[in-house]
Amino acid sequence: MCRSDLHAFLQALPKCEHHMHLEGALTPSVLFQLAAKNKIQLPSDDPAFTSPSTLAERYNQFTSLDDFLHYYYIGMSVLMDASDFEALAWDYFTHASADGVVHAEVFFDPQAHLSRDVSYDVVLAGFMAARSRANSEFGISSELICCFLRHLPAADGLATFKLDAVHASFSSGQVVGIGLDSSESPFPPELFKDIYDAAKASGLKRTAHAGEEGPAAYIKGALDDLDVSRIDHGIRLAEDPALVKRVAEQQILLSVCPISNVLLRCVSSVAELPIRMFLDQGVRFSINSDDPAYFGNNYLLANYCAVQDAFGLSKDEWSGICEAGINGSWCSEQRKEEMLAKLKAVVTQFRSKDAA
Ligand SMILES: Nc1ncnc2[nH]cnc12
Ligand SMILES: [Zn+2]
Repeated sequence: MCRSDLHAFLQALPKCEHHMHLEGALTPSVLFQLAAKNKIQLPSDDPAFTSPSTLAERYNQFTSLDDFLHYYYIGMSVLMDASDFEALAWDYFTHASADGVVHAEVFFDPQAHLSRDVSYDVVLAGFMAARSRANSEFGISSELICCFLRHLPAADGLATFKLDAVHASFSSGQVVGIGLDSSESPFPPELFKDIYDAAKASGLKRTAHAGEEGPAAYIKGALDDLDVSRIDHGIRLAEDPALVKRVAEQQILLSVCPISNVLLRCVSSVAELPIRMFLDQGVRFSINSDDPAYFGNNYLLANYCAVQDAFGLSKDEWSGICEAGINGSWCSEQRKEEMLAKLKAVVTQFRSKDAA
C-alpha cells in the first residue's frame, strides 16, 4: 500500500511488466514443498535452509547480486517436471492479476535447467500451460523471453540457442526474444555477440541486463554489440550523459526494478534511482518486480508504490510511464491498441473523480 493517495489509481492502471524472471517467483514455502515432492536434498551446511521462514529471513539480508544468485540457483534446483514450472508461473500470474498487470513479458533460464537434465520441452510445456490459463482466466497476455547466463561460457549459450527444441520455440512464436542475465561483472555484453547476431538473423527481439551492478559502458556495449531494443535495469545510465541522450533519442526502453535494486544493494534507497532524471530527459522506462519471491514478496504494484512514495509523481507522469511500457512491449499492435484504450479509460475515470 502506498503512503500517497494515488494507490487506487496505481492499482487501476493497466500495467505491463517487462522484467520478471519466472524462476524468481519461487517462494520459500513452495521451494520446500517441491524439494520434498521431488526428493531434492537442500544444502545441509547452510542454516538458511532449515525452514521456509529461515530462508525468507536470509533473503532479507542479500549483500549483492551474486549473493542473491547463489540462492536463486539452489532454489530452482527443486523444479523438475512440467507441473512444477506451471505452478511456478501460475503463482506469478495470480499475483500479477491482483496487481492490475494486463501484459507480462517474462524471462526464463533454460541453461540452468538443461544442466540438471531437465529438458527444454518440459520447462516450456509448464510455462505455456500457465500462460494459456492466465490469458483465459485473467485476460493477461504474455510473452516468453529466453535468457542466456553470462557467468557461463558464451559457447554454452550458443549451443543452447541452436538446440532443436529451442529453435522450434522461436519459430513457432512461443518464445519471442532473448535476454542476458546472471552475474553482470566481469562479463561484458560483447562476449555474447554471436548469440545476439544469430537471434537477430532469426528475427527475434533482443534485450540484455546491463547497468545493474555493471558500468554504463555495458549499456553502450549492449546497444552497440548486441543491437538490443531494451535494456534491463540500466540504472547506471546516469553516469554517461551522452548515452542518456542516445537512449532517449533511440527510444530504448529501460526495464527498471526499484525494490530489487535496493535489496541487492545497487542503491541504498528507491529515492536514489534516477527516475526523475529519466522523466526530465525523455528516457523511456517501465517499472518491474524482477524476482518478487526473493524480494519480500513485492510484486509489481509494490514497486509502483515504492516509486510513488519516493518521487511523488503526478497522474500524468504515471500515465506516460504506462504508455511507454505499452508501446515498448513485444506484443501485437492490436494488443497495444487495446491496452492504450484501457489506459485512456482509467485516466479519464480518475480525472472525473478528481473534478467531482
Ligand atoms: N536481477 C538480476 N540480475 C541478473 N540476473 C538475474 N537473474 C535473476 N534476477 C537477476
Ligand atoms: Zn533481472
